[in-house]
Amino acid sequence: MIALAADHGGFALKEEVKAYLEEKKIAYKDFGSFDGASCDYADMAAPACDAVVAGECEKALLFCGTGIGISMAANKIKGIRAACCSDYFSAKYTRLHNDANALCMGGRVIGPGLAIELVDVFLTTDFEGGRHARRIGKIAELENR
Ligand SMILES: O=C(CO)[C@H](O)[C@H](O)[C@H](O)COP(=O)(O)O
Repeated sequence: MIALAADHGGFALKEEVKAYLEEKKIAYKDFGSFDGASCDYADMAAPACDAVVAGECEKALLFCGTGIGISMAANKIKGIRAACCSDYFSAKYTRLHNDANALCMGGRVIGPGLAIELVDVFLTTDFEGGRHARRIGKIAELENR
């Protein structure tokens, strides 16, 4: 199950990605926004990320205007490693090296074609582990300071 969330700036891109997930028969849970009206990205990021931390959802796909605000909000949630990406290499390597569990994208930055490429590689790339496990362990330690 993939968690989806967006504010008004990311709403249209979320809908495009949702249609792609449906086409690919990938299960998702949409935490809003549901109408694209002006709202605050932290309100949508929190329940979507909570679902990931709780194990209800495997990963989250998060959207705002730039992808930045919602990534900042997501990274405040213990257990979330959110990456704001607008290129294929970063979306791939944030899975390989950072074991990112949330991909954030900007609806005012990238189009649906690129977003779907990023989603595809993000959802299908496994964490490499090894030295990277030690490093993300140190990120987790920072959460308890
Ligand atoms: O990009 C964002 C946060 O990083 C938001 O989605 C908003 O688009 C941005 O903050 C602009 O907000 P506005 O109310 O649409 O002017």
